[in-house]
Amino acid sequence: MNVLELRDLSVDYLSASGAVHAVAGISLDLRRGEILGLAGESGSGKSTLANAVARLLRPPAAITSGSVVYRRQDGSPVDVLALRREELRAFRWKELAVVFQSAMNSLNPVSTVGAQISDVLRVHAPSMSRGERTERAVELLRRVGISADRRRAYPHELSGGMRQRAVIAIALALNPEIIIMDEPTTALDVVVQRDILHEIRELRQEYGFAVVFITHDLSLLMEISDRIAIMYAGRVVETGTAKGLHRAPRHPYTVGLLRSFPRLRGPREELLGIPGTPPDLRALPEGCAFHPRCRLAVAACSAELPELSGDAEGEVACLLNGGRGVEETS
Ligand SMILES: Nc1ncnc2c1ncn2[C@@H]1O[C@H](COP(=O)(O)OP(=O)(O)OP(=O)(O)O)[C@@H](O)[C@H]1O
Repeated sequence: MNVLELRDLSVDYLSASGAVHAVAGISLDLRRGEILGLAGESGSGKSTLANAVARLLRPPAAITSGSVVYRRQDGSPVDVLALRREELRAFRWKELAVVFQSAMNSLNPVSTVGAQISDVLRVHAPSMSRGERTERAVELLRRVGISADRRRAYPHELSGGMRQRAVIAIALALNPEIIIMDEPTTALDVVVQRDILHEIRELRQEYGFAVVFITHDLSLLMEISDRIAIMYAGRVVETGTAKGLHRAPRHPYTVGLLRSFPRLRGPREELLGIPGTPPDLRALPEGCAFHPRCRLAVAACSAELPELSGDAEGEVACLLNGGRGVEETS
């Protein structure tokens, strides 16, 4: 069952030199309790998509089409884009929480981490007593690997990894159904980063929340995601299970991305990367936006925009690829 359904969602940044089509007609489902990885080069629209879903976009960004539907446990729909201010405040902590890249910036420097969790509970769960709030704060910090005595620590007294854990504890405070994590661990060293991500998987097992996890690092996503959506120039070009994408990527862009990053485990491979640069989002090329960089492109690719199609196992938006591996088509 889905917990979030995006349909034909588009976001533009309006500027004097024309509208930047950062998200261009994305339809995507988030299933209850899954970890969905969102990958794509810098500028492909990952953060814009996440911010649109969380209703955190600010001008000059504007949603120009589409819908975002959140499904409650009983399946009843909530039109996220129509939520009013007060409803949105409740929605953000209780149903959906966001963890951003910089833990330091999302923590209050003059308040202890324990107090910051208690604050969220005081505002959004007013029926809890002070004692219950402290108890819950200690429990949450413990769950993310911070000992009880550290609840009195200020953010600057904690290491980068601990700060990130504290931010995750705050996000978990009201037991949300969805957590959006936008490059939450990139500032951390690789070992700490992986530890935290594996803990998120465990926490997910326990609490049952779904995660949208954003990074440009596909090999990392493969490790922790159940499903992955690959974005290119504001569109989703492929979806699939982490295993499926790893074994048989279908979109030439996915193949390029997979070759662009060193694996976290196993032998190092040459970083082949993808030739060329992403297109100008103010003036996308005709047809498939990836065609100018695609070594497999044929004439039709510059004329026809491929639709994302497939089944529950995976979808791909490529004219050349009706389900076979890209390598087989070359
Ligand atoms: N305030 C803004 N005004 C104009 N264009 C913007 C603005 N913010 C983002 N963009 C553009 O929108 C596009 C998508 O940006 P976005 O940050 O969503 O991509 P991303 O995939 O999350 O990239 P990154 O991995 O670097 O965070 C980019 O081309 C970016 O330049």
